Amino acid sequence: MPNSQQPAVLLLADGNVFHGKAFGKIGTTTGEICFNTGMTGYQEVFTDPSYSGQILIMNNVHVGNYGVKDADTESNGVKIRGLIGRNLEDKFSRYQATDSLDAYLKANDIVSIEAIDTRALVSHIRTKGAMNCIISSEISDIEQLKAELAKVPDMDGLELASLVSTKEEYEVGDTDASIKIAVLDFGVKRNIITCLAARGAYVRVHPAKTSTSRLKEFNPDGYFISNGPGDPAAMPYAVETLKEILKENKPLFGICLGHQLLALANDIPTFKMHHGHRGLNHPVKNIITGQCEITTQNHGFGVLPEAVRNHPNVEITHVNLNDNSIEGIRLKDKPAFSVQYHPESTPGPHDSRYLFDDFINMIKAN
Ligand SMILES: NC(=O)CC[C@H](N)C(=O)O
Repeated sequence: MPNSQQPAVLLLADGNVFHGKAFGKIGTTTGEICFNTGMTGYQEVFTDPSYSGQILIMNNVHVGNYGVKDADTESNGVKIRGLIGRNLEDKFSRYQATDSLDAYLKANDIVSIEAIDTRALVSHIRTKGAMNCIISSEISDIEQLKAELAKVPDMDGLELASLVSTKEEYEVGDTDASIKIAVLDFGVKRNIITCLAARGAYVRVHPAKTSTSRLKEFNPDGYFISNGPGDPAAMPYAVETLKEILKENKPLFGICLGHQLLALANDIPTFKMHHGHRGLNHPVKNIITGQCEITTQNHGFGVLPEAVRNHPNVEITHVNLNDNSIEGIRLKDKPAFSVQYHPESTPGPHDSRYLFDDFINMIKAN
């Protein structure tokens, strides 16, 4: 049963307080507040490692009504730090579902709050921007919550990728495959690996801080740079690795954090966005083909547009149709490209899956 009779409180860093009801684990949690505009796919979203350190508002008013099942995960557990909803449903209906959202959040130690006016809250975050917050179903004293919240570091400057990266190397796919791809794992979503292996690649996934020499030992035909949480500018170790492997002129593909790191490796700065893009309905224009894609997104940082536009060796391939932000780049002098959004799209539309084909074709052509 949910703890729905038990009160819970949400305090924002700007002092705003929202009262609701406890859901999931009873306790206290802190993180950066953000919102996702997707209407479905909540379990894939909650298990996406890129959300580490963040407390998520789901814009959809009903979350939990189709329960959870093991196969719908993007990693080994729930990665959001907390969940905020209007109606977080304990009762579920789906023949494949194995458990309720409440039981799942409890099993993953996720403190959550429901009965919140999420429309008012999201419109507040859209106006004021990203900020830290605290949810508690055990502390009701606002001054005490303020003191706890003051201890939470800003997402700006936070390195989180090495915390969610694999600790050990592992392989996926057919060992006899003609294509080998080395993945640098900064919190990779499971379906990205699946998309690569499904196209006939043998994939070795490496921990975030793997040395260039160890990566080269695998003798890959291409490199994949993964998504992941935290501030890309706080990852000089990864930027150095990228600069080194780019010298090999092998095909390289980056998604989200991987896109930001490819930009940084080419001296293009990243910046903290006002409130980021998260959802599965974000329109992006491929400016090479002129076509629009509806994309899955989850990012709070971006690459600096002026620096991309003024770069002699970097070309813009994709732009966001809502705010003109840079959604894709490619290098003019190397077979390397990246996108800010998530073409593996779990959850989301499959419009952008062609990028995995492009990567495999680039490897074959090389
Ligand atoms: N999905 C991702 O890889 C997120 C990248 C980065 N942590 C950001 O928030 O912008």
